[in-house]
Amino acid sequence: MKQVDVAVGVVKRGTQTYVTLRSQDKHQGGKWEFPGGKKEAGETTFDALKRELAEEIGITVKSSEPLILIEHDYGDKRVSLDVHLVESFEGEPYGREEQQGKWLAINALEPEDFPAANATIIDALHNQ
Ligand SMILES: Nc1nc2c([nH]c(=O)n2[C@@H]2O[C@H](COP(=O)(O)OP(=O)(O)OP(=O)(O)O)[C@@H](O)[C@H]2O)c(=O)[nH]1
Ligand SMILES: [Mg+2]
Repeated sequence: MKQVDVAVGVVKRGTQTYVTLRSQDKHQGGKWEFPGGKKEAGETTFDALKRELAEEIGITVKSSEPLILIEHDYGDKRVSLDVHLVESFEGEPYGREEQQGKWLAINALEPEDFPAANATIIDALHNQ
């Protein structure tokens, strides 16, 4: 089965986080997500996070801290999500690939709006 290593960024400002809508044609399309993407060969999670958040939401990540590592099996695909908190960044996030994006209150995140693996991320954020 397909197995992918993914760097995921919870971009945080105060009590809010920036989420984007996955396009319909992608794996888990139509769900909201934290920006991020697949690690390339030889990349650290931080390298991948910097590259993906620049590509997807146009920000420059200055530093990040690990939040949680999640292994999830979707049946058609297995993902390993290395989730980092990003509180230090430059620029104002926007959907640079034409995708919708918005700031949401962390305490109002609804797991059912996100891919199944994200329930654990949302729990971790609520228990911080
Ligand atoms: N970015 C991101 N991916 C997630 C989250 N939760 C989750 O299960 N995933 C899964 O992680 C996998 C890889 O993420 P991705 O599709 O963003 O990777 P990418 O940006 O490199 O995609 P691309 O190859 O379509 O450009 C997908 O199968 C996606 O469903 C999340 O919160 N954010
Ligand atoms: Mg992505």
